Amino acid sequence: MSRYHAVHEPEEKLEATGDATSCVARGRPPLSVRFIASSQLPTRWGLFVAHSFVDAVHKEHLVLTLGDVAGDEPVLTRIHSECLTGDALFSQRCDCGHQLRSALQQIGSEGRGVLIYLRQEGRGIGLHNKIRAYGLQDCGADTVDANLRLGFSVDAREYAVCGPMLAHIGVRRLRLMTHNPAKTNALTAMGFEVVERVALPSGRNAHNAAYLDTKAGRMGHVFDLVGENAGAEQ
Ligand SMILES: Nc1nc2c(ncn2[C@@H]2O[C@H](COP(=O)(O)OP(=O)(O)OP(=O)(O)O)[C@@H](O)[C@H]2O)c(=O)[nH]1
Ligand SMILES: [Zn+2]
Repeated sequence: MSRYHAVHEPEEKLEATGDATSCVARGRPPLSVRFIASSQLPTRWGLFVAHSFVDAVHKEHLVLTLGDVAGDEPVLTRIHSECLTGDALFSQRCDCGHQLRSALQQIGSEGRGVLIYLRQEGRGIGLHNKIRAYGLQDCGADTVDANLRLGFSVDAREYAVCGPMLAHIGVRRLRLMTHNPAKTNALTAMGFEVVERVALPSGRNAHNAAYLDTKAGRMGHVFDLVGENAGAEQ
């Protein structure tokens, strides 16, 4: 059972409850995420509702919902980290753009679901550093060593902001579209119930195959469900 309580007043500061004490105990201020506004967002896969939030470090995140997602019925959910090159510029270096479209398409075909768009470009190191990392990969490094050579961790993301945002829309049980166990583990640790991991085709192609293999081989990503590497792009 999630420790977060849903609130729906606009501009309402969504405080993490329950683990706030443990946050303070760990020397970290309680996480706060502020709901700002919502609107309709028509897409080719359905008429979503966009809910905007800002976190304690002023990052603006967006949650898209389709249908009535509140309640105990598990919700098809995608936690998607921002990737400008993949999501908006059709890069074939990664699987993000293909995954974003596939996730929205799957939610649209079910008529109910959530996409959380987290402003975590470059696995949390930002766009400039991701391009620097790509430059190192152009010279033979893999995506793990490139981050390390730049002085970053392999993956600088954390998912705590998802807690208050999911609570805001009344989601407690999820069917999560991911290959990344870190996402499932983070949601479970926050008290959410991930009842199922759902395959998300990654659009494997000649340009991202090594990247996908490194994620599987060195980052613990799990590509074991039928269809996860399907949808290969030519
Ligand atoms: N630093 C860095 N970030 C990358 C690289 N390629 C993609 N990214 C970023 O990685 C994030 C997406 O992470 P992925 O590993 O593709 O997928 P995931 O979200 O961890 O896992 P899934 O839920 O299975 O998609 C986005 O923020 C991308 O900008 C890279 O080579 N280096
Ligand atoms: Zn990407």
